[in-house]
Amino acid sequence: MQKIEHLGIAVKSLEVSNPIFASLLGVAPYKAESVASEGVTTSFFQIGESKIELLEATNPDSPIAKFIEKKGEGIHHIAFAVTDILAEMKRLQAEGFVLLNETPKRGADNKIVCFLHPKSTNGVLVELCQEAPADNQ
Ligand SMILES: CC[C@H](C(=O)O)C(=O)SCCNC(=O)CCNC(=O)[C@H](O)C(C)(C)COP(=O)(O)OP(=O)(O)OC[C@H]1O[C@@H](n2cnc3c(N)ncnc32)[C@H](O)[C@@H]1OP(=O)(O)O
Ligand SMILES: [Co+2]
Repeated sequence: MQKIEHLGIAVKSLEVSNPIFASLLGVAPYKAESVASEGVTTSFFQIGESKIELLEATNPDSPIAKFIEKKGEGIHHIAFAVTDILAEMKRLQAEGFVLLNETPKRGADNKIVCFLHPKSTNGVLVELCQEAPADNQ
């Protein structure tokens, strides 16, 4: 793991939450991006080396919709930057962590990602992020 890449926060409405976080952080979001495969629209804030990712569900089956239904708005996941996601997935699987996807999948912000099941990480949803290879952008 290189560093914390972003903290994912589940929100009901980006329209409502973007101004709240812009005021809190003193910076405007630098990107809004939908990832249909995840049923989310994301909004990214850069603060120094770190990022905050706000996530709004785009359909009721979205993991974000289910999370908010169950737990309300709040911290949803922590994402770590990795240099070699395949090697990291292999290492973590060998260490007994539960991968939620067999192969890396498209994330937001030009990343390929893999998630670990919270049951294997003390209840924290973990996301691995690698910069997407040039031909995958
Ligand atoms: C990829 C775009 C973007 C990016 O950064 O690039 C994103 O970050 S997209 C983020 C949205 N996508 C995901 O979260 C994909 C991975 N998530 C999943 O596969 C599911 O949400 C899963 C497996 C974590 C939960 O699935 P589901 O909601 O169908 O099951 P349950 O509600 O029954 O939950 C099972 C169990 O896990 C606990 N849970 C659920 N979500 C979280 C969470 N975010 N953090 C911690 N724990 C979570 C839930 O409470 C259940 O526990 P239990 O003790 O059985 O109540
Ligand atoms: Co994320």
